Amino acid sequence: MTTVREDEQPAPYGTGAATTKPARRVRVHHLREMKERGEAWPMLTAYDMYTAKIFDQAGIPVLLVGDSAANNVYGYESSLPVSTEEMLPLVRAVTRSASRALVVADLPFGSYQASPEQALTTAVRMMKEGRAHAVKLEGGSRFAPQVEALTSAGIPVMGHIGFTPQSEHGLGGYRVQGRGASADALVADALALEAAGAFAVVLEMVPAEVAKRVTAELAIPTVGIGAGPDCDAQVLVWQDMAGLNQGRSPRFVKRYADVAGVLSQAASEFAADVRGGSFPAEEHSFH
Ligand SMILES: Nc1nc(=O)c2c([nH]1)NC[C@@H]1CN(c3ccc(C(=O)N[C@@H](CCC(=O)O)C(=O)O)cc3)CN21
Ligand SMILES: CC(C)C(=O)C(=O)O
Ligand SMILES: [Mg+2]
Repeated sequence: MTTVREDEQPAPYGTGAATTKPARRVRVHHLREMKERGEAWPMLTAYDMYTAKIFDQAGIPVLLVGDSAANNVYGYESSLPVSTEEMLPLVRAVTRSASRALVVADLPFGSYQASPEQALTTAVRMMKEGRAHAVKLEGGSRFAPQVEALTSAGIPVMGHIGFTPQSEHGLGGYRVQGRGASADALVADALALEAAGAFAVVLEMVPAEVAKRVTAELAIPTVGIGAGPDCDAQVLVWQDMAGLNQGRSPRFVKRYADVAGVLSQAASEFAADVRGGSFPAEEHSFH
């Protein structure tokens, strides 16, 4: 039996041609180095094998198994209901499938807020059972003890501030955060996460000017979603980016494809072929 070692697989970046150059795993220090060089980087969510492979090979350096799986995989109305048990198989599928990307697992609502101990228990499961390379949690300076507990245990942590969907009800809906006088608090939260050891911080629905200020004040990368062009990185939910989600999109979404249209067309043609008797044809049959 021939086994292909991870470091012998073709590099997903560049020409796509097979190469002897090892495809090295993206590490958190690479992300900070990209910030230092002023190179913006993309991040996408992924929840399964095909998307993980496709995005990995397209050169997306960081894949997020978001708790947005709640509404984009499981069909819940928000991200609040999803559990660690529901997240783990998705995390495992993505880490099994991405040979280059750094895979970040979102900690679901209720799985880390109670204490640093609870956060560590959940994060360890994401690393051991999900084989994640890092975890992400929502919240600012109040969650610095959680971030410290995880980083002390050797688990890289991505922060997430601004509009934090798990606090939708506390924040009073889907609203831009950090406008006016609350900008200083947002900057303080970002600095507290960096001081606690976070390797990056997501800024969601934050005025572009405030995100620019946070990005300038932090040594670690900022990852924007509805946070303007001056963040070090940008993230989108893949079903929004690829047009699988046909619902009303938030303002920060740009659609790069019409996957819903492609799939709908394919399913309609298949149905018509079956109904009309033109599928399966001779070439699809065994004798
Ligand atoms: N498909 C999908 N995309 C996401 O970006 C996403 C999820 N799901 N699920 C988890 C959270 C929820 N997020 C959301 C969801 C909705 C809005 C939204 O409706 N925004 C409006 C209102 C903004 C305002 O009132 O100021 C917008 O137009 O941007 C924003 C973020 C981001 N995350
Ligand atoms: C939108 C991103 C940042 C996220 O947290 C998620 O997909 O769950
Ligand atoms: Mg999330």
